[in-house]
Amino acid sequence: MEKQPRLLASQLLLKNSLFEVSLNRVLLTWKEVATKKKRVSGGMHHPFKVGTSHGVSVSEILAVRELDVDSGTKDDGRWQKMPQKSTEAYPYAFTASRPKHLLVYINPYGGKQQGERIYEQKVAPLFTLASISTHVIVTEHANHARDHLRTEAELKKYDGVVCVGGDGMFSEMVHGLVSRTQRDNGVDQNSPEEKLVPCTLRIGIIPAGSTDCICYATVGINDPVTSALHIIVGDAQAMDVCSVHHNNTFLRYSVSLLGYGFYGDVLADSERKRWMGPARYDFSGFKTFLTHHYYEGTVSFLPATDILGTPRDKTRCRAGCFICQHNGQLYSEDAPEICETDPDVPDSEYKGGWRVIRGKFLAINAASMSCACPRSPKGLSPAAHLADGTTDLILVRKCSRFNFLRHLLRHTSKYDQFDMTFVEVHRVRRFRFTPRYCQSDSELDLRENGKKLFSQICRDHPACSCSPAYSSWNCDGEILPHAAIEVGVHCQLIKLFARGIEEQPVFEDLPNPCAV
Ligand SMILES: Nc1ncnc2c1ncn2[C@@H]1O[C@H](COP(=O)(O)OP(=O)(O)OP(=O)(O)O)[C@@H](O)[C@H]1O
Ligand SMILES: CCCCCCCCCCCCC/C=C/[C@@H](O)[C@H](CO)NC(=O)CCCCC
Ligand SMILES: [Ca+2]
Repeated sequence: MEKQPRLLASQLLLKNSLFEVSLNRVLLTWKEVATKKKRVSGGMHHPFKVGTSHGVSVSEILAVRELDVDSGTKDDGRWQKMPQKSTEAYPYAFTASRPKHLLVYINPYGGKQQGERIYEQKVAPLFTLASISTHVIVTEHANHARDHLRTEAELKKYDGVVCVGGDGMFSEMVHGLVSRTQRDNGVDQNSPEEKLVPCTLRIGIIPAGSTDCICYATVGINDPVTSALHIIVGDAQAMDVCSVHHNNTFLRYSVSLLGYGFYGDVLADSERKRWMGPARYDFSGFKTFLTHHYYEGTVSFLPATDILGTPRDKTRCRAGCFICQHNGQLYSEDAPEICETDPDVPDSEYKGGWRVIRGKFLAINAASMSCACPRSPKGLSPAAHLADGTTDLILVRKCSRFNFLRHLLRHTSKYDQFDMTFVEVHRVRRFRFTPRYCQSDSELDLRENGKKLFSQICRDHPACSCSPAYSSWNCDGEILPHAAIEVGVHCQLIKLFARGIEEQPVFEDLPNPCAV
């Protein structure tokens, strides 16, 4: 027999209204039972109707304050300050998963350069209210947070790390924590086949960047207060991480977008226009769209065949996602990664479970999550999952400007961006890209010096308006130095203080239990 939850019940007088209050391990509920003097005029409604029950889940209560009934303070209906000694005892008595000590990194230059203000005004007061102690570091240069996490930070002292900034700052957290965890466990990051050790500390994101795609796709909104609340109540959302290698050398990790062609070119151009703030992406996006460059190369990938879900599903990855739970389970049981071979596609072939596609591409995008962001609320791959151990590989072949515009615009509407003849999408566990023309070291040096390289195609056809031989990879907003890369997905390698996107249930067709 299941035990009944124990119940505490009492009556509370607040602002001349009497409430019956009850508390069990799961729920705090209150119901107004009598009103001495009911307000009727004055525009504002009384918040509670007599007889209506209200409730809040215990796991979502931020803090509890005890009023000193004997101190003689007049109860004017407002919350009152509680003696210091008691605040230390209560707030995290609710659940064990709440953080008590956090290490916070603020990028003062991310997005609209509001990171410090957002933290001080909106987040720090909530952390104080919840009795969370913080050690705050305002970064002084790029990679400051990454290097501090990787080498110096006394991680044992903390229950989580928090970044105030955009996707770039989040990426610093991931690199710092993942590298530190591998080093501590003797894992060699340079080996593409190596199974990486998951990080134990959770990462919180207070959005203050330009795209904030990680925050948007894990919480559903880029709002600092909402994110702070997810941190305080100790939510946990697992997330996949892709490792990117070149010739058995580790380059970077990616959690959102790995994009070659269009998104690589947008990023390369926009980096030179950081002074424009978030608008740089619109400017560079438009410019890159007009240049309409395509790139030749070979994409090989290992399709994820042993999983639930496809990139064309209508269902979405939401809080408590069944597919992430199912596929995460499969992954931990080391399911075989052999694909069925039934290719009937021109210029493609199968080799040992790998599929190989050669072509001219306007864009090659790998989305490990939806990449939903304010620019595209459904994202680059709307049905991608946060923690299923796969990435959605989207190949956009050479097509007319008009068709490419149609494809791009569909990211902002209800129409399916994959339902176009020149677009294909595959859910994969690993992939490789090799540009058609090999990159020499001198070409790599030139690229790093920011010079535009045009390929043999141009040398062969001097009169045409040819595409350069190489684009750059946009790796979560950072440019990679190599065009030839190998990518593997590491299922649920990190955890965030988030719970996935919560969707409001739609009650349209159901009788409303509150309606009289
Ligand atoms: N103190 C600093 N000075 C200069 N650069 C910094 C500093 N701290 C962090 N950075 C770097 O700034 C870059 C951008 O930061 P961030 O991600 O916060 O904002 P963003 O680029 O505007 O937003 P998004 O990544 O969402 O587009 C990151 O790559 C980060 O490494
Ligand atoms: C002409 C109409 C065009 C409409 C196109 C809308 C399509 C928008 C899709 C947006 C996908 C963003 C993916 C996120 C990538 C982040 O890891 C990265 C770092 O913050 N941001 C960018 O690279 C910034 C990328 C900005 C791209 C515009
Ligand atoms: Ca995924």
